Parts: sequence; C-alpha cells; structure tokens
Amino acid sequence: RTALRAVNYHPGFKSFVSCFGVFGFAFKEPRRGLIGGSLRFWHRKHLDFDEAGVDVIHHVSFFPRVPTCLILADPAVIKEVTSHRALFPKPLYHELRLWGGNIIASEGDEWKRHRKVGAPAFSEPNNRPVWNETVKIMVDLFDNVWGSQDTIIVDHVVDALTLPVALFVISVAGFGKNASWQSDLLPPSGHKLSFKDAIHVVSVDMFIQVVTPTFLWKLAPTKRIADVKLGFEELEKYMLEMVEERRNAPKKEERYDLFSSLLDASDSDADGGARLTDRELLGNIFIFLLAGHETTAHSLAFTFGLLAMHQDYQEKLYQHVKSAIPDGRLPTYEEMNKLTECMAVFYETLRLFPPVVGVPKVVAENTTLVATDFTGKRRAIPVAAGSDIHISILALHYNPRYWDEPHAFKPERFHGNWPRDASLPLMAGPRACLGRRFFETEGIAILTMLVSRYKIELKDEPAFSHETYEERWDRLFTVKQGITLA
Ligand code: HEM
Repeated sequence: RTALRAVNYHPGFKSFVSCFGVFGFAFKEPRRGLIGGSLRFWHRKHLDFDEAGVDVIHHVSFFPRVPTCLILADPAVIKEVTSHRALFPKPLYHELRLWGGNIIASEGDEWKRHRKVGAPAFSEPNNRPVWNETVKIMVDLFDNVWGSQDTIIVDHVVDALTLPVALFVISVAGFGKNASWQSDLLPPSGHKLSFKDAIHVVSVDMFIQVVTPTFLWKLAPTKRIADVKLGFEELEKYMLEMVEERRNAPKKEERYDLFSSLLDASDSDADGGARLTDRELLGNIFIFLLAGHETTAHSLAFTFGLLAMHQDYQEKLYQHVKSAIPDGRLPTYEEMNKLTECMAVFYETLRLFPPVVGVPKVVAENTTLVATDFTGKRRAIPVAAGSDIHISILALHYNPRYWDEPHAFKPERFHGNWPRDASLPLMAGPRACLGRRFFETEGIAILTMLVSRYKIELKDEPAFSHETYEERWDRLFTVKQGITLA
C-alpha cells in the first residue's frame, strides 16, 4: 500500500516475487499474483499498458524487497529518462562485473573512464575492417566448410552459424585474434574447451556463478556447477593468453583496434589519458566479447527465421541485393549504404525480437514524470529517489499507438518516415549502444552474402508437415530469456 500510495495509485500490476533481477530470471514464467516472471513482458508485450490506458505503469513486488518500479513504453517519457543520465543513472549490474569493472556495468566517473578508452575504437575508420573481416569469414565458410554442396542443412542456426560468425568477427575486428572455421571450433592444445564454447557457457550460465556461494563454487559438487566453472577458467585462460600474445608481439605496425586502446590504457608506463587496472582490462575484454557477439548472433538467427517464414520478402531482398551488387562479386564497404532493404529487415527483426528486452534505471532524486494517457489527459506520476525504472523495449516496440499491426513482419515500415523514438533496440542517450555501427556493418555484410548465394528455408520435417502457419511461427520463435532474448 505504501508503494502504491507513493505513485498516486497509478495503474500497474503486483506480484509477490519481482519480475526483475536474479529472481525474475530464476522464476521466468509469470504466475498470477505470485511470480512476476521475466517472461511476462514477452507474453504480454503491450497488453498491460492497453489495460491501464497509459504507457507508463507500475510494478510493485514484495520479494526480494519492496521497490516501486515504473515501467515505461512511452517514447516521450523514455526520452526524458535516457537523456538525463545524472537523474536516472543505471544500476551497477554487479552480475556483469565478473572479472572487474567495465563499460557496461559502471556509472558516473568510472563509466566515463571506460567509455573514453573504448569509444575511439568504434569511430568511422574502424568500420571498414569490420566489413572486410566479415566478408573474409563468410567466404571461408562458403568455400571451405559448405563447399560445393547445393543444400546446407543447419540443425541449430545459432550454435552452428550465427554464434561462431559473430564471435569470429568481434575476435578478429576488435581483438586481432585470427579466426578460422577449421581450427576455432575445436579446443587448441592446452585447453579443454574451444574459445566459442568457453564464452558461450559463461554467457548462458553466468548467473550460476553469481548465486553459488564461494565454498560450493570451489567444490563444484554438481555437473552443472563444474561445467560453468570450467567455462570461467577456460575463458580467463584465453583472455590472459590474448593479452600476453599481443603484449609480446613484435610491433610491426601501429594498430588502432579496440584491443590496442584497452591495452594502452592498462599499460603501467602510459602517461595521461584514462587508465584501466588489470582486472578492468579483463572485465572490458570479457564485456566487449560478450556484447559484441551475443546480441548479434541471436538477431541474425531471428532474421533468418523471419525470412524463412516470409519467402515473398526474401525474394524482394534477393532482387534488391542483386540490383545493388549486379555481377555477383563480393560486396564492398562503399556499397553498404545502398543496401537499404537489408537495414529495413534488421530494424524490423530488432523491433519484433529486441535482444535486450528492457533496460533498468534508478531514480537519483525525487522527481515527477508526466505521461499522456490514451484519452489525451496528462498524468503526473511522482517518483521517489531510490525507485526503479524499467524501460520496456518490448512494450515500446509492440505499442499500437506507433506501430500499425505491431505483431506483423513488415520491413517496409522502415523505409521513409517511421517513429524513431518508438524503436530503441540499441537504446538512446549517452548510454546508447557503442557497437551500433559495428553490428550494422557486420550484419549487412553477412545478410547480403548469405541471401545472394542461398535461399533460406525451414527444413522439411515430416513430423511438422501438417502445421498451420501460426503453429510453425510459435515453434520457430519459442524464446528463451537469458542476458538477451534468444
Ligand atoms: C543487435 C546487436 C546489438 C544490440 C541489440 C545491442 C543493444 C544494446 C543496448 C540496449 C545497450 C544498452 C544497455 C544498457 O544500458 O543496459 C547496449 C550497450 C552497449 N553495447 Fe550493444 N547491442 C548490440 C551490439 C553490440 C556490439 C556488436 C557491440 C560491440 C562490438 C556492443 C557494445 C555495447 C557496449 C560497449 C555498450 C555499453 C555502452 C555504454 O554504456 O557506454 N553492442 N547495447
């Protein structure tokens, strides 16, 4: 009652266990009144807001504590929150400080220092190498793995295709770590896991490390804990090897990639500029590797699924790619801006399946947010210092006030004029995604190359031959919610 009074009895929903944080992830499926469930937003999309008649609602829960959380799907209110970083900072994301402080899991001056080190590597001159490396990785896949086969059957699109591609691209373009389909999918000597498997285990199961007490972690009494522990140990070993290899490499040329910026900042002889400790160096290597491939891999997988379900659109995309790059040669970085249809397909995929479904903020000082309800009335919602805010990217992307037929796949809506403030898969304001252009560059290169050579279809399986379109959609797009929507 106190929590409800604090928000002027503004509409919303309550549950015993919160939808957010570690418990939201532990109990994912919502149960009426009892469990909030992190998947609530996936199931409900914009429905809670439709029922409330306004695009700002509250969530009150009792466990693990009694926070008042405002959930936002209103572009104007979201803009207000994302553009005032000091008034609405990010929580610290302790779960993501596994090796040390880093650019994603930090705030204030600490974040400024990390951003100063990382940002230059994402400026325009570094996009061309991202494109060129992506093209090389795709050519290696086509020529040396898929070869002359007419039909390639991929049983698990993320594991076998999009995850390795995205990991290879960030490894090579961000860290100068050479990648090849022949060697990188198996553990090299001295390792028990491949680099891909080590980072995958950690990204999927990092919460196990967070919730396991230290003595149990050391003992690793169950197979699950032992597997995750091995993943952590192996990933740390890979990261330390990368650091050592680059530090000991003869200086043949000046490099300006992300890894160089991070290493320079952690060099004890470095004078001036932003500095990183050794733990922060590992913290950032981990977070850039993670942020640089996990979201991209799942977005590409959803894109291929959507194109497989919409053959008409895939044909349109194919014709577009053929007219932009007519003679079947490899696409060049200069041609990227011509590939507008690929971009529209990505934006629409990210609208329907935003990898980051919501972004948390906290309220630093007592303030008031003003939302306009569906009858046009302005409502002032008081928010006390210490309250939580959750920007629901999912609800925003399915908001029928901004998107016509929000559940339909219609990439054409991203040509011409579209409501930019209602599409925020990469967030906005000073804490917006640093890798936006990196993702767009690698994504367009991958999509262009794949659709120009292959037609993406769902595998014919007799067990599913009588499925309706809706049943097929549900089977194909059953989501899992880890650190990203998968
Ligand atoms: C589909 C692809 C991607 C999506 C949907 C995405 C989404 C996001 C979102 C929503 C945030 C804000 C998170 C928050 O405030 O809690 C973010 C931050 C960030 N992303 Fe991405 N991202 C993508 C790709 C990438 C790539 C490829 C990289 C690096 C190569 C990257 C690096 C980062 C970094 C460093 C931040 C933190 C920025 C800061 O706080 O200063 N992201 N991303």
